[in-house]
Order: sequence, then structure tokens, then C-alpha cells
Amino acid sequence: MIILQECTSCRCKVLFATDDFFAPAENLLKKQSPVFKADTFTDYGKWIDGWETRRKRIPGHDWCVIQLGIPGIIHGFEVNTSFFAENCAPRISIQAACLTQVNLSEFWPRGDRIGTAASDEEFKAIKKMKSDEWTLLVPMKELKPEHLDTSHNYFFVNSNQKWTHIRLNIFPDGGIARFKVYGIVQRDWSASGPNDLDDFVAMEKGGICVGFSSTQLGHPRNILGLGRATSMEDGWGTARRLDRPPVLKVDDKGIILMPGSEWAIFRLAHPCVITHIEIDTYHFKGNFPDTCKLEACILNTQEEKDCIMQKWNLKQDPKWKPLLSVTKLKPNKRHFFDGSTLQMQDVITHVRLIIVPDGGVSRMRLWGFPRTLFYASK
Ligand SMILES: NC(=O)NC(NC(N)=O)C(=O)[O-]
Repeated sequence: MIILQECTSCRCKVLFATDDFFAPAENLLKKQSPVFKADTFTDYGKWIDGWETRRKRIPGHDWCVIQLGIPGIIHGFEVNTSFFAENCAPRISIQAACLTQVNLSEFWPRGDRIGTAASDEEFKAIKKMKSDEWTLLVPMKELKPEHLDTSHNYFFVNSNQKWTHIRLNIFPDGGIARFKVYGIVQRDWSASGPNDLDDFVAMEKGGICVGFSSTQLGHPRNILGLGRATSMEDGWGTARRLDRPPVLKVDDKGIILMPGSEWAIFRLAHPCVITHIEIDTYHFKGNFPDTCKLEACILNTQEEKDCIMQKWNLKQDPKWKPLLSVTKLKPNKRHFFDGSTLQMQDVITHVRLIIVPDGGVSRMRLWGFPRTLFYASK
């Protein structure tokens, strides 16, 4: 989801595909990049890492229905055609729907992947879902297959509505390697009271990364992901800074003396006060940061844009106040900080994580309580 979050939560699932003959639609949702195996064949044909349907000999086109891991506003899609050349789907269109549990069970009785063994009732449900109740987000567009320079086809969406399901149409048949949905999670906060503890930076609650200084091993938004990181790639990892002095020196607290640092800025899911913090360096063993610190503030829309344009970089801006002071980190370890360590109890909307000199963090959790913001956003 954009600078926004990519819907890589393992909670996404394929509910239905018209055809999975050469390769199942579930491959579309795999987090790993597609791979090519030149000499591998199955009983059905050439092994391929994606979704691939038969060459159609009947009227119609192929399509599949994907349930999003978390409901949200969609800002764009990526259709990746890596390793699909002559068998690439020539065209696609993308539709969306917002289905509540009530209307979902009405026309999706089993609520799970419906294969060829679907009951009459389920086929009726599928037929109903083919109706105009789906909103067209991307009208029919041509795809660039692998051999045409790029395999990454991006489609932007201008919609402020919340969606729960996607219908991906391919015309008339063929294959696609991966499908990504970009956007921001929309959680209903109206039911949360001032004493309801939450992780306000979690991607699944609507926290997003809005700017960063560097990324090499993984995007900083990864640190907002579900559970513990699966690898270094599933965290935020920066390149080695080139301004490191030839011989490192430390101060009397053992903190290395460095001119530079790296940073990432996060918009919280809701205004809040933070009471507990976790910084996890899991998987970062020879490349964990020496120290980290956190700063926080309230930003309006324009101020956030300035951050994205990196106008502020690490300039001393009085808006940013310390939340967690400079703290030594350890490799491959969860670091917990409670209220006694935190330097601020103000209501905030944004947090900046600064690591010195470089390295990686795999997860960050910012626990606290929701608050109402009496602040006019521009
Ligand atoms: N080379 C192919 O494209 N073969 C077929 N596809 C697979 N996967 O075997 C096909 O006809 O679409």
C-alpha cells in the first residue's frame, strides 16, 4: 500500500478462481519474488511460479476473488508478470467490493476457497458476485509481459472508500506471477475507549511509514508488520554509512562517536499517548545499530508532506520532542521500554526512529492509549 503499506499480511486469501490448471491463484499472494525453473515440468505442463489458466476454448474470461488481509483504502496495484512471456495474460481489469460479514455470508456461504467441487449454492454465490456490485477500480488495461522490458505493471487508484475484496480479471486467459495491493488499513476507532491499550504504529491498525533516509535490506514499513520478522529482509536494513571514520571511537558510555545516522518517520494509526515501546533487532546480528532514539510530535498534512520530501532531514526542528533517549542496542534481541524510561506523555501523531550509525531493526511496537486531537489539520 504506496509509501503506504503493501498488503503482505499472510491473512490475504484467494476465495475463488475460474481455473488453476497450470498453476494456482494462491501463488499470486506469495511474498517471495517469483523464480524460474527452466527444466521443471508437472503433469499439467511447464512449472511456473504464478497463477496460470488454460488456453480458453469456451466463451468468457478468467478471474479470481481475493479477500484482503485487512480492510483498507486502496491506492494502487502491482501486477508482476516475471517469467510469463508467451503465456502472460494480455489484459487485466480490477474490481473491488466492501463486504461485511453479514452480506458476505449471504452470498459466500462457506467463506473459504471454492474449488470445482463447489455446491450449487456456492456457484449461485459466485454468480451473484459477478454482478455489478463490484466497483471497477482499474478498467481493462494491457499488460507488459516479461520480454517487454518490464514485468512490473503498476496501476494507480483514486478512491477513498474502504474495500475488503478484490476481483482480478484476466482477458481472456493466461498467467500472472504476483499481485500486490497497496493502500492504508482503515480501522474503526469509534469503539475504542481512552483505556484501550493498542499498538498505534502496527500496520494492521493503520500505522504507516511516511519517509526514510535509506533502505538496502528492507523497507522501514516492514517493522510495522505482523508478528516477529521472518528474516532481515522482513525488517528495515540500511546500507553501511560511507562517512564512518577509519578508526571508530566511543565515548565514556560506550556509544560510538559518529557524524551520521539514519531515520524513518511513521504516522500513527490514531492520535495517542505512548506508554510502552519495543524495539526488536531480531536477525540483525552483525549489523544491528549501535544506538537508537525516538522523537515524536503532532504533524498536520502539510508538515508530513515536508517530511516525505525530506526537507527536514535531521535538522533540529523544535516540533520533534524526545520520546526515548539515546539507547544502546544489542544484536538479535527484543528491547522493552516502559513508562519509567519514556521522556514524553504528550498526545502525538508521528514518531521518528533514528539509528546510529546504520544497520537494521526488525520490528517496532508503540503501545499506548487513544486520545482525541483538538488540532485543526490543514
Ligand atoms: N509454454 C507455455 O506457455 N506452455 C503452456 N503453459 C505451461 N505452463 O505449460 C501454455 O500453453 O500456456
